[in-house]
Amino acid sequence: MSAPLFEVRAARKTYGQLVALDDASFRVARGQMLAVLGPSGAGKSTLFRCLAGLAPLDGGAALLHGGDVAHLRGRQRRKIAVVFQQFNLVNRLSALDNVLAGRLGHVPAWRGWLRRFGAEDIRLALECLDRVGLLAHADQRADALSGGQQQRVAIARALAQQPDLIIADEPVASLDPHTGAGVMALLSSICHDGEGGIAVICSLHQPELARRYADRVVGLRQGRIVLDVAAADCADATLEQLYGAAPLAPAA
Ligand SMILES: Nc1ncnc2c1ncn2[C@@H]1O[C@H](COP(=O)(O)OP(=O)(O)OP(=O)(O)O)[C@@H](O)[C@H]1O
Repeated sequence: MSAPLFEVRAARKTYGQLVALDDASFRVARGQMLAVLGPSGAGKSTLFRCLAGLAPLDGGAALLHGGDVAHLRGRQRRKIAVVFQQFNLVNRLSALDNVLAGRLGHVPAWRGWLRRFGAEDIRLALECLDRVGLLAHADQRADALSGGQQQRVAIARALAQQPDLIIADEPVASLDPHTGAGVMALLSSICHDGEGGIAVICSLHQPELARRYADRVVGLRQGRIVLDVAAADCADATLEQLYGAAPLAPAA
């Protein structure tokens, strides 16, 4: 059997005595959107920081195409793109320049430092802006865009990396419900519209968005995966258990 696009295998992360991630395992297939749900303190951000390479796991591994992401360097590392809750754009730069930042690592370092991107990189960045519906705003400063537009620029920057996997940590937490649903629809279409089989892993505090846009739902509670189901099978009662006091058996 071929390796899944992405796999988290027995991931463990501790902060002193606190076990924030405990034997967490799940898989994500090409073209699949996986939502990670769980109450505050369940370990979602910890998981995403580790998957994004911002913190090391203390045990287990995250594997991209079967290779440990902890060992990825350069271009291979850029096969995982990250979208943050707070967008993380450079305010004084234009939307286009922010998207071009996704090409850093694809061009020689000196070109990146001087912000001298080639015509091909600029064409790709414009295509990515077009993909998120913001081509007309290419020259606009990031801080002159609305929150929803800024998150779309951040997604365009992620696409400019030409990733296999996009990790989005609470990408709609700073947006109003309507704008947030638009961003989720965009992430879902990137996953599902046959654009080279990108997978998306996205943490959310809104189960209804997970059920509407994701293919699978993984539930974390106290650092353990207690739910791993098709989004269509994620019943209200199951979600109540995930967020409530009743115990859930660890997912098989
Ligand atoms: N840097 C840290 N040092 C010590 N403990 C931490 C650190 N970061 C997180 N924790 C603890 O790890 C546990 C998991 O936190 P985490 O932020 O991953 O949860 P979360 O599911 O993302 O919560 P939220 O939904 O509120 O953002 C919590 O008990 C938290 O207090």
